[in-house]
Amino acid sequence: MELVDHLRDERNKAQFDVEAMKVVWAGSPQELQLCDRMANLVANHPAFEKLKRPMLVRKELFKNSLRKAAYARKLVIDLGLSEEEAKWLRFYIDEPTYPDLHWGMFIPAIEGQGSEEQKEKWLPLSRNMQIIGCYAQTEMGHGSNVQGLETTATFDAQQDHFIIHSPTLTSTKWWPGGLGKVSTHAVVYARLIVNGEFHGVHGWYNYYSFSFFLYLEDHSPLPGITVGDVGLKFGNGAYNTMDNGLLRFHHVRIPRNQMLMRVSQVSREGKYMQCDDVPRQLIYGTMVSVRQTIVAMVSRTLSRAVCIATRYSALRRQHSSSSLVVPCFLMIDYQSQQSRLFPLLASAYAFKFVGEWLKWLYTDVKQRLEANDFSTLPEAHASTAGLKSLTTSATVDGIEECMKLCGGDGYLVSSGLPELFAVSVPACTYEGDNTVLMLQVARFVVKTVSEVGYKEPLGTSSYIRRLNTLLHNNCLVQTGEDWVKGDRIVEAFEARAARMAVTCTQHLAKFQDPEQGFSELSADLVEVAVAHCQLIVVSKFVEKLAQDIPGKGVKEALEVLCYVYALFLVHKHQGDFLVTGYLTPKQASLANRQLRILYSRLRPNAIALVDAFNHTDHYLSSVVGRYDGNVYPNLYQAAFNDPFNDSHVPDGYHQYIHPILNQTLAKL
Ligand SMILES: CCCCCCCCCC/C=C\CCCCCC(=O)SCCNC(=O)CCNC(=O)[C@H](O)C(C)(C)COP(=O)(O)OP(=O)(O)OC[C@H]1O[C@@H](n2cnc3c(N)ncnc32)[C@H](O)[C@@H]1OP(=O)(O)O
Ligand SMILES: Cc1cc2nc3c(=O)[nH]c(=O)nc-3n(C[C@H](O)[C@H](O)[C@H](O)COP(=O)(O)OP(=O)(O)OC[C@H]3O[C@@H](n4cnc5c(N)ncnc54)[C@H](O)[C@@H]3O)c2cc1C
Repeated sequence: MELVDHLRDERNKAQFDVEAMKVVWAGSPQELQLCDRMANLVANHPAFEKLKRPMLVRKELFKNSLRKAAYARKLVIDLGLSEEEAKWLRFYIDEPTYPDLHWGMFIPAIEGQGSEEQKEKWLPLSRNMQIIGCYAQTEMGHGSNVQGLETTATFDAQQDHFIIHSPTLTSTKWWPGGLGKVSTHAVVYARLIVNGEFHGVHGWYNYYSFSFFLYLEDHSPLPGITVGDVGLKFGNGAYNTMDNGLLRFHHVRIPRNQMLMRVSQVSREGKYMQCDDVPRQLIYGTMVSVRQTIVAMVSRTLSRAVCIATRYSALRRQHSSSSLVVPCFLMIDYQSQQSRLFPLLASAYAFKFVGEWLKWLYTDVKQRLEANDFSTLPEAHASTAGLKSLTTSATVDGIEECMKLCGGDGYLVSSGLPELFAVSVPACTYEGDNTVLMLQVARFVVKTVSEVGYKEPLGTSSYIRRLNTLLHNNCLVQTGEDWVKGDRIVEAFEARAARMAVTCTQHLAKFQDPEQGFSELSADLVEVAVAHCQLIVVSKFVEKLAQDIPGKGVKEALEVLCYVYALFLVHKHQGDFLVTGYLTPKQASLANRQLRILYSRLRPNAIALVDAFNHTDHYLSSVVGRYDGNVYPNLYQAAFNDPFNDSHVPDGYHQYIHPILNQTLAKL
């Protein structure tokens, strides 16, 4: 049967080379080839079917996810896949499961915080999955406030042991992924007590389950340990494939050498030693690593939602305002639809490029940390925390908007969007609540501003070096066209960020107690941090455009996306730009007018730009976002694929509907 491409006319409108754009999106020809291979491996393997997922009850759902993870592991071994290939394989399976935490947090925690000897011992076991680990930091009473963790690790010098204990209900470890049912091991964060003295929070390598001995059939916890799942989470399917767990210790003994000893150590004699030159913040290093990974991945999540909404918008017709009878307008041709959709399309590209840059920054920091150079850690912390916060919040809001952009059909599970939303929304909370993370960025920015004159701002804050110019020179834009110049746009974002930071720093200086000031001004400080992070994203997009980008029309299409992203933010936050005095109302309205012109330039490329994400139909799992655009027959069929339509007479019909129809309610 001949396949009909319902989006062919749209594809023919493209003004750039889609294959070349696919390479830009993937990062390199090699990355494109790798992702394509892994995506198709998953798409063509029946083990990874996922359409029935939302219909399964938790126990079936969980068993199903264990089966998929086991198949994935088998494929990795049978095909001899590299760690990078295995990572993409897991990504395209598209189901949160214990390996995410094992590979994403447990192993990095040992790598970053273990001594050489500890790494030699535990890493081979972990990488071969002879043990499965998780990252147990959060407690029932303490998530953001890591210093408040209550679990204790008391050194017993006589026996050369640590005693791990949960002294209160609120000290129960609460939320760690993979902890509830699967893991055999955990990196546990607890307060160190040596000779009755507290030494703050540290990490311990700990086993809490008999299943460490793989031959045991019984997966019961070790004596003194209570473990379980925290319970059903938001959205059927979605994150319920993960066993987020709870864990309590009752005076559990572990050998002294299971304390992760890179940052500090306790000797056989019970002497506590902070390792020379290694900052205490390194125990937070795993969070920096995962926040970077989240930013590297988030653009794919947003691109998926945008791809679905763009394809459906380019197919579905609505009535024009002049004729209520003849459906003529494609949804995508409504200005109002464009003004909601195109900034999200531009954001997906913007987040991709900033993610690439952050990966580079993190790789550099990691190498430095290995060589005991900790100078760039504060910058890495602020950038990973801020960008994780900015991009996940925008992505989750974006998915919700895409759902609405598809009208009623977006709300159907078969659109793929509700599940995508449910699985993504905890990203605003896990790995650091987004507001709490923005406050960390604000601390960094305010500190940088306060130190001007005696400490040179570096990296992402180097614009603060030009504080005088940024505070006093106002915007030079006179025409709409003036707004589509990279350096002008970056300068506008620099001026807004610098002015907001200086104002807040001055307000803070009026408080005698800086912490009280920080608390009272926290809402303003979050806005300062947002302005700083948006500047990073915009400037990295502009820097990307300065590179050599091959392919017919590719650079031009990216330029339009870059300006859409930036001018959309200028419009959305015009209050900031106006209040700081950098823009006049006239310049702000020129930005908005230019934005509309950019939407019309983006319009013919819209479908090609989402095709360049190279998503398979399996990954999208969306009837309305199908590549061939053959939506309506499939939407109709999907309704009948729902087991609810197996029978015309649902359970309960005879019992509860017949009495109403027959007026025999009294018998109920
Ligand atoms: C939208 C879809 C997305 C899809 C993405 C796909 C993703 C794929 C990968 C997914 C993988 C896994 C799934 C997710 C798993 C989630 C796991 C978790 O959630 S683990 C738990 C995470 N918990 C947190 O993040 C807690 C948040 N809280 C904190 O980080 C800190 O406590 C704090 C930053 C709030 C600091 O608290 P505070 O008490 O004020 O400060 P401290 O005294 O502790 O420290 C001050 C000092 O340290 C510096 N600092 C803080 N954090 C760090 C850090 N991480 N690295 C380096 N430095 C740090 C801080 O700047 C201060 O420095 P000064 O110089 O003194 O100013
Ligand atoms: C799906 C999921 C997976 C997770 N996986 C893991 C895991 O593998 N391992 C692990 O250890 N943890 C994990 N967590 C826990 C996660 O890291 C915490 O939920 C997160 O750090 C936030 O902490 P909290 O839940 O205690 O929120 P809270 O800190 O109680 O925050 C609640 C509210 O208070 C506000 N708030 C808190 N502190 C401040 C402040 N100082 N200033 C201003 N506002 C503030 C926040 O903005 C938020 O609005 C996971 C959580 C989820 C949802």
